[in-house]
Amino acid sequence: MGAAVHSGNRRGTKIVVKDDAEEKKFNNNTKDLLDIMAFYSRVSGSVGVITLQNPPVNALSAAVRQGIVDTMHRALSEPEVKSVVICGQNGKFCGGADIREFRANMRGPPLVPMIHLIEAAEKPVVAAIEGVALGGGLELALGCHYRIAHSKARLGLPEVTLGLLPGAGGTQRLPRLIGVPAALELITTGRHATAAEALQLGIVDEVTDHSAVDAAVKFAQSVAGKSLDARRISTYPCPRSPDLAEIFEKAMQEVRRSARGAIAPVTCVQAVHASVTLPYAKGMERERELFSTLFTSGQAHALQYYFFAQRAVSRWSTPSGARWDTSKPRPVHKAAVIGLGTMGRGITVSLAQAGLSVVAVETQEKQLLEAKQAVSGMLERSAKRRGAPLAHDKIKYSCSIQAVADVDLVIEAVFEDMALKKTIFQQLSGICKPGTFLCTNTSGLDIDELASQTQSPELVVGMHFFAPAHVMKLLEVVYGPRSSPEALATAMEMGKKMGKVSVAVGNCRGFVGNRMLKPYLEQAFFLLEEGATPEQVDQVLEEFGFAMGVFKVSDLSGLDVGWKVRKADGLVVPGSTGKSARIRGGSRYSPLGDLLCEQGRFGQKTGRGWYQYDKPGGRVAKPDPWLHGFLEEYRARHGLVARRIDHQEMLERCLYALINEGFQILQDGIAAGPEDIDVIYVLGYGWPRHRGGPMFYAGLVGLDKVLERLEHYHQVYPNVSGLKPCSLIRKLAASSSPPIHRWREFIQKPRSQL
Ligand SMILES: CCCCCC/C=C/CC(=O)SCCNC(=O)CCNC(=O)[C@H](O)C(C)(C)COP(=O)(O)OP(=O)(O)OC[C@H]1O[C@@H](n2cnc3c(N)ncnc32)[C@H](O)[C@@H]1OP(=O)(O)O
Repeated sequence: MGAAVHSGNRRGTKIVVKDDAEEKKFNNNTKDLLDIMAFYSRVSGSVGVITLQNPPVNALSAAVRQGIVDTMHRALSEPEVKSVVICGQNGKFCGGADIREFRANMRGPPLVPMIHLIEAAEKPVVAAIEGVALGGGLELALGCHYRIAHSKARLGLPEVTLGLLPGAGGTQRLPRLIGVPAALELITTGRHATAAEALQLGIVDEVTDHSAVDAAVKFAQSVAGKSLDARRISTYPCPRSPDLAEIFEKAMQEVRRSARGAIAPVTCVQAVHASVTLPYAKGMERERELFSTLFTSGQAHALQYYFFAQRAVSRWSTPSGARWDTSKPRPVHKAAVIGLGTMGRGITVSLAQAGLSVVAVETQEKQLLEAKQAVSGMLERSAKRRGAPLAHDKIKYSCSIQAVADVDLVIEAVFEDMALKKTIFQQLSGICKPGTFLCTNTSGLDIDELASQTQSPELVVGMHFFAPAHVMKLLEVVYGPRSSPEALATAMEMGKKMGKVSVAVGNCRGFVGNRMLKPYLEQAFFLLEEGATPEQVDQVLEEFGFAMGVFKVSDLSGLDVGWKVRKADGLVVPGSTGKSARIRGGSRYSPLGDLLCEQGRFGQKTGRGWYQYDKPGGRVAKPDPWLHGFLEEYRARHGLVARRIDHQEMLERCLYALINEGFQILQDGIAAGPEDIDVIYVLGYGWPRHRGGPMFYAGLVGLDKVLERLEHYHQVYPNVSGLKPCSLIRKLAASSSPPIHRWREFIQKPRSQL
């Protein structure tokens, strides 16, 4: 590197021309570095290098944008500089606009003119893309005249996942560069492309396995002085082809089908359409217009909240003060799965794919063989889909529970039967080497009761997977009152290794997800009693954005699952008549689910449930006249008069009962914060992401409004405890409904022994 001159300014920019020795001295001066957002250096005398510096992902904050503008002017004004390279520190080009700034007053130079400044430059500007170039980061790179990427880099325009569109020229430049179909696909899905794909599509000019910055500097030297006329993407003609109308129509149909009410994907298609119908400058105006509509929408707010919520849940804490940053996970190399039904098989696949050695145990030879075949098939399909190596050899199958003696962690995944699980935990406690973590995949049974069967209750935690376990991203990690912080930290870390989003929750019936499901389901049943059909309730929930309505989900997961639990709880009273048939423990109870099970209607698997299917195992739900007749007869038998229930009431009763339970869970300290609940509902229960999660949604609707409706419904149905507003929502509403990030301040800390 060349000779050094340091100079700085007060706006978050450091402009430096330096040599290697000086660089070392300079880098040691961390205080000096703190306010540097774009670092300027000159390499080999003639290449100006601008390095974005905003850890962890070099997001384009106001200071970074200011830094880029300042350093670009500097590079353009220095006669010795013949070309420019833009890169990011720590091997990351740029993660896009700083999402945290979206909810604050936007300051600093706007992105669009900044990118225009780069594109209009008379000296070639080369983007050196390492790590990621996402969102505004890729838009910045598209403003450069050349792009060199490292082979491991990922590029994309994920704005749609934040409820936005690429608003810094992405919707106008990308189609001009790579054509409409490819641009539409990338922009409407927000997916990341690999460097190899980006090269194939024409997004980047070169891919290197070595330093992209070194390659870019070399490249910049080679193009110095060359004409840039053909390198400014905004000057490329509007993309044209005879089938464009059809392409847009198909794209619009596809996003409408899959978006489930999300507006950003639809708006993205409209913005790309402008690149075809309008000249660049007008297209940019249209992009800005559409961007502004999205930017202020509740959906964008919800999706951006969710982005941070999903990251916040890894910073777990428990009521007793155990925390993610003070609890160390123990390494796990070998794990075991007990019980190879649907859940056990999925868990085995997840563990093997995470690189662990797995002992998979099933009691009967026949079931073991069946499971082995199923797991092999799942591994093969998954390896093909992910382009990853097969993980067959990671798994050892055994009919003997003794085979788990030397593993570091066991996940029990047998039937939801407390007696059976207790026996297994007693056995495991005697068989496993000291220190083995004993985990259960129960979806709601008492972790503490299981822990009490073992000699080391501190090693017991719940790992509640969601079906299909090798696909679903959510893992509820359940700590009992005696689980050690180390056990919790290890299970959380294991989830991460398996590619899951792990959420730590306290021990209670149903934990967070299934506990909230109960009052929601209950309302759905009551609505049927009062005159609704399963189709009407499901339609309302699907219009809200759920992937499936509650009755379709019930048919899919099997009505018998809940029936068994209710039977174990003594709630099912076959043949009961009169008033008592619909009351349990003084509260309203609907036996509808039990009555269907008594008829052998278990849902999809039996071809009949709340809907009918063309055969057992059929997937397409059709309204069932038998069910409608059954409901009429049921209402008549119980003296219930069917009424027309409007959409609003159906939605409010189902959702607000669920939300109310969420507040109760916060109040009880079972979830540490609303983010935990929201992530569980989005990832595990099909809650529409663009509505942020149930707790965020409650805040968006207004806590006073939710409270008022709960009070109203509880007045109408005083014997439905799920509708009685819990004290936390009352407290929050009485405190002028603080924003969601302040709710924790209003939760009284419950005591825990953990
Ligand atoms: C009128 C015209 C106006 C024009 C406006 C132009 C608009 C442009 C829109 C955008 O650019 S929107 C942003 C687009 N970018 C993204 O969506 C990328 C988001 N980030 C990621 O996908 C990932 O973070 C990553 C970059 C792939 C890195 O993943 P990794 O797993 O390595 O780390 P994380 O845990 O996800 O993140 C680490 C840390 O960084 C925070 N963070 C990440 N990206 C951003 C960002 N763009 N802005 C602010 N903060 C970001 C993340 O939140 C983590 O911190 P936390 O404290 O743990 O939450």
